[in-house]
This record gives sequence, structure tokens and C-alpha cells, in this order.
Amino acid sequence: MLQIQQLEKTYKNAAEPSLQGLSLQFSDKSIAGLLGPNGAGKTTTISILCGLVKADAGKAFLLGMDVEKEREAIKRRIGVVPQSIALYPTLTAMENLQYIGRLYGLGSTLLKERINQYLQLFGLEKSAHKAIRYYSGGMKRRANIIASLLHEPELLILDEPTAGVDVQSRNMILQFLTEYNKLGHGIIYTSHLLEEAQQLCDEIAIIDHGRLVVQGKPVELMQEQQAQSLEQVFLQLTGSSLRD
Ligand SMILES: Nc1ncnc2c1ncn2[C@@H]1O[C@H](COP(=O)(O)OP(=O)(O)OP(=O)(O)O)[C@@H](O)[C@H]1O
Repeated sequence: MLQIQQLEKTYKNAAEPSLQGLSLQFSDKSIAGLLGPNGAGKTTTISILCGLVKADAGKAFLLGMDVEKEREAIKRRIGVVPQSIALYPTLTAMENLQYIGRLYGLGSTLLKERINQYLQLFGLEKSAHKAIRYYSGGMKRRANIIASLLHEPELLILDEPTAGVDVQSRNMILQFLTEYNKLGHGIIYTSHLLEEAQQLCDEIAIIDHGRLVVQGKPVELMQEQQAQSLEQVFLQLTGSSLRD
């Protein structure tokens, strides 16, 4: 579902490149984790995949399609949950979701059905008519995920979907991702929570300084590195020095 070949990116006025020949791939319909320390290049990679940032060199393919050349076709088949909340704070969840659903061209009956279904699934049905600015952090994250789901994409890409949420919301989000994957949809997600990634992911890639460090199945990487946990693999391979 994802192939990245030799991606390079240096932001304007940046002292150092953010991606330096990053190559990796994730298999179809898996739950894949893109992991790495602060500043490793995870968000830059996701931004390139979504067309928000242009790579200086290299290629990336989502569902077999070139992310630069087949933007429109990709947009219809993927859902992207950004790290920051991409909802209008003064509008209610219902208003936000109706607006976003219409952008995806969903007809009003189907849209209404999907909004109700997902608000219920994510435990937000009672707050459907409350403005997003009055939502808690966990509620905002859950609503942010629904916004990327209304067109039921084959592939869902999430940038730190469980950052800063309580245990209950996190548990709900992870359970949803597992169920959505069981329905035959692919998931790519980033996280700093390695225990969570170890439990959730079929495969992971650890990146650092804009390059691939290692990729594979969590259990196999733990065996190869003679480690007890994915966190231990991560520390062994990326070192314990603090990052800016
Ligand atoms: N718009 C930008 N302009 C300049 N430099 C940037 C920009 N966005 C990111 N960077 C730099 O690129 C590098 C990679 O950042 P990126 O956000 O992709 O890393 P990350 O792995 O997502 O980090 P984190 O875990 O902290 O979210 C960092 O050194 C960051 O400072």
C-alpha cells in the first residue's frame, strides 16, 4: 500500500535536510507504524504522501499510484488524519462533518447515515450539536478521525492519532483501527508510544535523521535485536541521545 523510494527533502532556509534518501514499503491492507524520534521526518513523509509538501527528489506510491501525478485519484481512496485538529472550532461536529462529507461528494442520505453511524461509534452522538471548541482533547481527536472516514477510504493515514488523549479515548481509537483493518482497509500511523505500536502494528518502519533505520514485523525485529520490547529495539537502533 506504500512504496517510498529515495525521498529527499530540505525545507527552505533549513540548515539540514529533513529526508535524506528515505526508502521503505508497507504491504497491502496491513496496520503499519511509521516510528522515529522527534524530528526524524515522520510528518514530512506524511505531508509528501498527502501532497501538502513537495519532495525535492525521489518517488512515493500509495495504493500503487504516484503521489505527485495521481493526486485526485488518491484523494478519493485515502483518508488523512493530521496531527493538529482540522475542524472549524466554532462549528458543531455535525456542521463540520456535513461540510466535509459534501466536499467528498457524498449524497445527503448516505452522508447523514455515515455521520450518525460514526458519531455513535466514536461516542460523540450526544455532543453532535456542540461546537468543537467546547470539546475535550480526546473528543476533538475522535471527531478529527471521523472527518477523514466519511468516504470510507481504503487506506487511512493517521499522524499521532493518540497523542494527548486519555486511556479511554486511546483504547477506543485503537480498537476502531483494528476493526477498520479487519474490514480490509489499510492503516498507516505514526506514534511515539512504542508499546502501543508493538500491540497494534503488523509491520513497522523506524526512521531517524530522514533515513530508514529498520523495517519489519515487531516480533521479528525483537528476535533479530534480541530485545524484549519494541522500545528496546528502538533505543538500541536510534540511541538514547536527546533530540531537539
Ligand atoms: N516547515 C518546516 N520548515 C523548516 N523545517 C521543518 C519544517 N517542518 C519540519 N521541519 C524540520 O524537519 C525535520 C523533520 O521534522 P518532522 O516534523 O517531519 O519530524 P517528525 O518525525 O514528525 O517529528 P515529531 O515526532 O517531533 O513530530 C525537523 O528537523 C524539523 O525541524
